[in-house]
Amino acid sequence: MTVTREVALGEISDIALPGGQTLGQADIVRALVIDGGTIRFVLEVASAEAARALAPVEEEARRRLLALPGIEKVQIVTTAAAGAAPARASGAPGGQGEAPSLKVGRHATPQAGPQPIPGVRNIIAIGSGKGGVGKSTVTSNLAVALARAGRRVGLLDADIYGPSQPRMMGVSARPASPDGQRIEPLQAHGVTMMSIGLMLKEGEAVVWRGPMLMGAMQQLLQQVMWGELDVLLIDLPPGTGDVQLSLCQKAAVTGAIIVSTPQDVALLDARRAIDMFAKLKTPVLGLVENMSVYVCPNCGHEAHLFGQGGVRAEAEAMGAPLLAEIPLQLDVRIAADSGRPIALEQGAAADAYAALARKLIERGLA
Ligand SMILES: Nc1ncnc2c1ncn2[C@@H]1O[C@H](COP(=O)(O)OP(=O)(O)OP(=O)(O)O)[C@@H](O)[C@H]1O
Repeated sequence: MTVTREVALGEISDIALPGGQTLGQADIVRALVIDGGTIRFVLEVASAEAARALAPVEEEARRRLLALPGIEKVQIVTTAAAGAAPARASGAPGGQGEAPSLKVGRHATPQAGPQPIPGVRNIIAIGSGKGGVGKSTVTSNLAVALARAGRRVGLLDADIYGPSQPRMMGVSARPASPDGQRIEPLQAHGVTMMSIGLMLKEGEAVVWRGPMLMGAMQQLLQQVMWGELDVLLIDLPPGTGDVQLSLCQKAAVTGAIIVSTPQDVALLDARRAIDMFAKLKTPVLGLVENMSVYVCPNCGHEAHLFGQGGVRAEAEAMGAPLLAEIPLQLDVRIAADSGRPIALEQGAAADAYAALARKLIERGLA
């Protein structure tokens, strides 16, 4: 049996709540998603107190869902509505100074449309249709390549479902907040950076629904002391979801870069991402083909593991430039895992990133 959303919801809907209703009757389950063997959802309640009273309900829901075939993990976040921070999803940032009041998952405050970030000249969103195509790797390397070219670069890791920039950039410190309001970003390899992952406790999984994502994005854009930057790169989650929507509604995004492998399935998803940015009236600045060609380190033989020419053809079809072709190399992965992006070194991948950085600088985008 495949576990669908409906099956999962049906499984938990008759769990009794403290007030006498069932989970289904109270209609408090939000954003239930099934991602492989993981089920995630939000329980939305009126107050932190009500959230605490739901602990046995969560336990029962988890027990029932884990009994479903193929389900290995259940992540439940209980949130208090009406502007309150999530009852059990908020991070407790430390570092020096007072803890920042950036309560991740806070609702957005009203604002009049996309806002510039003071001191930041360009905002470039890096997106992909599909996960795992190397979007975060491309973002960290591009940031480093731009910094090497003398630009003032910021990197915001907004991949709320899998923030990987702290690992890729080799930082783990919690950001400080001298006044308890604004947040001091971190510095790594000449890049000013902030990650939603640095605001969460290690290993903590968070599920947010639309309004909370909006709030979190708004805070990361406006409460972090980005300073004077030529460009702020934003590492988006894969796909076409609420973060992309929030970002383009909250910030005056200069444009988006879409990362794809040459493989058909990744390209199909990339097309969806391109359509989404078009709908959000955010210009697509170009495409980056990642994992383009594999060069055997022993014999020099070139192999196109994920196909050839696909991203170039797609870029031509949509009239957007193909900005870079990044080779598939073991040392790209090793460098990413070690916290020192390959763009800091010499070689084919570093050259490709330096050329990409130059293109953006020449176009006045960074
Ligand atoms: N050009 C490359 N050569 C070798 N390995 C690569 C290359 N690009 C990315 N990788 C590796 O592929 C894996 C996935 O990359 P990455 O996390 O950047 O993808 P992503 O698109 O950001 O994924 P997601 O958004 O789903 O987290 C990582 O282990 C990374 O080191």
